[in-house]
Amino acid sequence: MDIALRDHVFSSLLQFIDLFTLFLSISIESYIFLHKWNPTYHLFPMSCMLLLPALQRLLSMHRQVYLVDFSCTKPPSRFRAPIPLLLEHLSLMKVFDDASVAFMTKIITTSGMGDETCFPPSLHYIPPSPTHQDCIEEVHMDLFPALEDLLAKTNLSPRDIDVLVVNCSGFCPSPSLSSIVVHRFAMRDDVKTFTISGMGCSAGAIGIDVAQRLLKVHRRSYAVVLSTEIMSTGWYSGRDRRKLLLNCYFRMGGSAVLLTNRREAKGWSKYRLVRLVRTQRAFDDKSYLSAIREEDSEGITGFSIERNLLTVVAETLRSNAVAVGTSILPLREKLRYGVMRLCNKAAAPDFRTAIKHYCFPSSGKAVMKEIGKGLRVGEREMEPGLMTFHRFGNQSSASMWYQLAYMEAKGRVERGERVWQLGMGTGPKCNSLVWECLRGVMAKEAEKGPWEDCIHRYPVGEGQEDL
Ligand SMILES: CC(C)(COP(=O)(O)OP(=O)(O)OC[C@H]1O[C@@H](n2cnc3c(N)ncnc32)[C@H](O)[C@@H]1OP(=O)(O)O)[C@@H](O)C(=O)NCCC(=O)NCCSC(=O)CC(=O)O
Repeated sequence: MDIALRDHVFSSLLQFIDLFTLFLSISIESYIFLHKWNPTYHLFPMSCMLLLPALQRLLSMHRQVYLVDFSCTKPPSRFRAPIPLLLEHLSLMKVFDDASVAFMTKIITTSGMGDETCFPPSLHYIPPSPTHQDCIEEVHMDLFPALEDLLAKTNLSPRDIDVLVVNCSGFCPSPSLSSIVVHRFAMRDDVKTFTISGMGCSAGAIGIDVAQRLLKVHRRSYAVVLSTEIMSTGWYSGRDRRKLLLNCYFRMGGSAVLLTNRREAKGWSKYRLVRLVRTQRAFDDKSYLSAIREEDSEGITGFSIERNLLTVVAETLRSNAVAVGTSILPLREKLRYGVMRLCNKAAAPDFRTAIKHYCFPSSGKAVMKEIGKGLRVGEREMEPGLMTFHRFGNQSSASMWYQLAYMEAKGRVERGERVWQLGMGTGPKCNSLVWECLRGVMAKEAEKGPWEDCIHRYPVGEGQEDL
């Protein structure tokens, strides 16, 4: 049976057992009460109710996937691209006409990006002429520091890793990105490796899906998921405005996440995977063509973002949010939303009744605010996404981990609280991860990471002076 179907059947069964036990207990209680039986008989339904959660926990224990820890690369500050310098750089590059520079200037200055985002070395040259070797070096700079930090934090050796998944949408070298990592870290000869390419900014969640499926069939294993985007290969030097947008948003970054299915890891892991929902609309022509890599009229390759992207985002997000809401929201909120829908009053349920923290796609202020509005969340829920974009730009599939690191650095994520990481990207796809925090992050841990030297300056934004 397909794993997703098996999971669905399993959770439906648990829900059915829940309802059945509740119904049985109420019936027995009523019967005992109406027939005035001995009060000790009340113990039976009561113990059923008490034993149920323990039974459920026992049934699902061997299926849990834990997120032990994660790390994000902090690009070296020598690669910074402060906005005034960047704008000058764009005109000095001599590859863009004045109209293209003016367009990128407008997009960058209104995007909500700050002065500390980083470009890879190849793009600091005038004119940029990224070679294959430049891209390989960028992979090293984005992924190696994150994985080194993760292994150091978790006291694991590279030889402890059983599964390795690497996400990078735009750069697909041979030997593969996962081979590059195995080579650098001298991993075992039986490590199961996967490289995900062409799957866009939502591939961070796809990588987690691949890893968690493998963890369902390989007992007592450790899986590492690495995510990055290589800018050297994605840079566009033409005049097509639809392709210039990515030059404006994408910046250096990379993340490493350690997952395991070892039961004992529950004691020291940070999160437990509660739900993973993937949806896509590649079946629909309009959606499929809304974000696509292609050549322009002059034969220069770039990634086009069409004007209908926001509509497509809304449609893709809707199907994904419905699936997440169905499985996560409390019955009370589902009922309230159902009634509001009947009265044509609410566009979305209140996800805050089930999920406290949110990581949104780092697509610039305009798109992030639309997504926040669509999900009916407030400024505080959008803050990690907006601030990550301000400090680091769009790092594609890695962005969601910088956002989680932001919340941890702020000391916001407490034990028992849930985090929703939402990835959206080409395909088009919308993928959601819902995590439950197993332990609050210690102050010492929170001080480290990509935000260590700047968290005190955030949030910044409208009404406040930018950095
Ligand atoms: C382009 C936007 C800033 C437009 O925002 P707004 O609608 O608020 O602003 P606006 O309408 O005033 O538009 C500002 C200027 O941009 C122009 N404009 C808007 N959309 C455009 C498009 N798709 N192509 C070319 N130009 C465009 C407008 O005509 C206007 O120019 P003028 O002022 O001259 O009239 C926004 O939609 C945006 O940020 N989109 C990109 C989102 C993104 O990066 N997603 C990441 C996907 S990455 C991805 O998908 C990759 C992957 O997964 O692999």
